[in-house]
Amino acid sequence: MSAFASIPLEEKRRVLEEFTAIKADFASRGWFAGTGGNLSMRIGPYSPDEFFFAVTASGKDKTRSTPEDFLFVDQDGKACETTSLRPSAETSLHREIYRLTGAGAIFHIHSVFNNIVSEWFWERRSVPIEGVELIKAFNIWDEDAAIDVPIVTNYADVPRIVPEITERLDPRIPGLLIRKHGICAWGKDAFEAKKHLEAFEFLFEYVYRWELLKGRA
Ligand SMILES: CSC[C@@H](O)[C@@H](O)C(=O)COP(=O)(O)O
Ligand SMILES: [Zn+2]
Repeated sequence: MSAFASIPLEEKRRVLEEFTAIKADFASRGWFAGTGGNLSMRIGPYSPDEFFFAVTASGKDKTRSTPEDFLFVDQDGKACETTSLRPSAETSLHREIYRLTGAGAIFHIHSVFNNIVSEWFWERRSVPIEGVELIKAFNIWDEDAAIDVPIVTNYADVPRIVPEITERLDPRIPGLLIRKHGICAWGKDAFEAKKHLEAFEFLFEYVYRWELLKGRA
C-alpha cells in the first residue's frame, strides 16, 4: 500500500472538515477576492522528502463550499488520487514551505493592507514591526520585540519565487510577503496557522495606519 493510501480515512475526513470550516471563516472576512488565495493542510507522517497535503483547487470561487474544493497532493505537487481538479497555481510555494519548516498548515491570502506594506518596504525587502503586543502571537516574548517580515519578488512564473523563499524564510517568523500580491502564513497546525495569519493582518493594518499618521504620502 502506498504511504498516502495507508493514512486512515477518518484522518482524511477530519482534515477536510477542518479545512472547509477555515475556508468559510476566511471567506466571511473577504480574504478571497476574485478567487485569490489558497489554503493547504498537511496530513500523515512527515519527512522533508515525503509528505502529503490537502490544497485548494486552482481558480475556484473560494467563498463557496462544493465537493470539488480540495485535492490531496504529495511533496512534488502530484495528485495522490485520480481527480480532474488542478491544485493551486501556487502549490510550489506551499511545497517549499513544508519542506523547510515541517509546518502543519499554510494559508495564503491577498489583502489591501498586506499588498500596500509589501510595496512600501520593498526596498529593504522586509516590513519592520516593533513593540506591538501581537508579535507575541508568533511566540516571541521579548520586551519591545522587533521583527522583520520578509518580502519576496512576485514573479509571474510562480516556481521562480521558490528560491527566494528558500533564501529568505526566517524560522522565527511564520510568514512571508510576496510583493504586491499577498502573504503566506503557517503554523504547526491549522489553529496556529490561522492565529499567525490573523496576527500578521492586524500588524500590517497597524503599520499601514501608523505610516499614514507619520505622514507617508
Ligand atoms: C486571480 S488572482 C490570484 C492568483 O493569481 C493567485 O495569486 C492566487 O492566490 C489563487 O490562485 P489559485 O491557483 O486559485 O490557488
Ligand atoms: Zn495569490
